[in-house]
Amino acid sequence: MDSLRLGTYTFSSRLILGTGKFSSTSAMIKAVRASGTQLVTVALRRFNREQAEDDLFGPLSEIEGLTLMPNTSGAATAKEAIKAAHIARELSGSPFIKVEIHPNPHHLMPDPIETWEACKILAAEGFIVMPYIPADPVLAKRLEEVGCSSVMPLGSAIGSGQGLSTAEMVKIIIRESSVPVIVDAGLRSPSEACAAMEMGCEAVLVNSAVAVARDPAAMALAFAKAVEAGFEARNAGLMPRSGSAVATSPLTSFLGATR
Ligand SMILES: CC(=O)[C@@H](O)[C@H](O)COP(=O)(O)O
Repeated sequence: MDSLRLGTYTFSSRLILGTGKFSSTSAMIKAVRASGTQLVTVALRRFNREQAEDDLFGPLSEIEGLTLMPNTSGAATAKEAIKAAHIARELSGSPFIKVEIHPNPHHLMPDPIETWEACKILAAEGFIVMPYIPADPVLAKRLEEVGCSSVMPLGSAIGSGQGLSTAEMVKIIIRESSVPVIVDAGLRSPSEACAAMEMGCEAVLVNSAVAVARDPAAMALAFAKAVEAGFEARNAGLMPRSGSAVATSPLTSFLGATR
């Protein structure tokens, strides 16, 4: 399987996991291990060496081959996101930053203007910038132009489990993009992750669907398999769609054989 390239890094897994909302740190760690993911996103406040029960950095750092991508969730402006990114790099040593700027806690939609502003500055500072964005092809292109390593359009609202409601816009982003397109947020089931990969996404980012599953580790593995299946199906070449039936065996030959 080809590798996912993000900045100077390559990953064989195309499933990125979020680490919030799990019932316990051990449930999260089991899910991360089961999924085989090599890249996880962690909220800045979970880098907390002083309070062991709140700290995810320590336990995640023990997993071999895992790269951490701190995120700026909680930031409502570019200024706050940039400050969070600087602290996160200091604490984690990771060059990755998931820029997540949502000023309204009721819908958590990303602010496109503040996101662009923050990404432009952070990319110039050498971060591997991964912005969480509305499914807007114009914004996606603008972010690519300022040096983002990927664009991460939402499938639907964070934590909503409404799936790929932005599919048609994501397809346009994929068609226009020269950087990896990663669907981030809103996925509920592995089949949706598979569909995103078949559509042309280079990876998917999932958190809630795994974290709130009855068995998070089993769900993480199911997502990993679905992502791989979708990627392999796309590479194998999906058949074209037809508006009408196309017989599998031509009926004329069948009638001919019975005479
Ligand atoms: C942790 C994280 O980054 C989430 O905010 C992300 O956007 C995933 O969304 P879901 O929880 O809907 O999968």
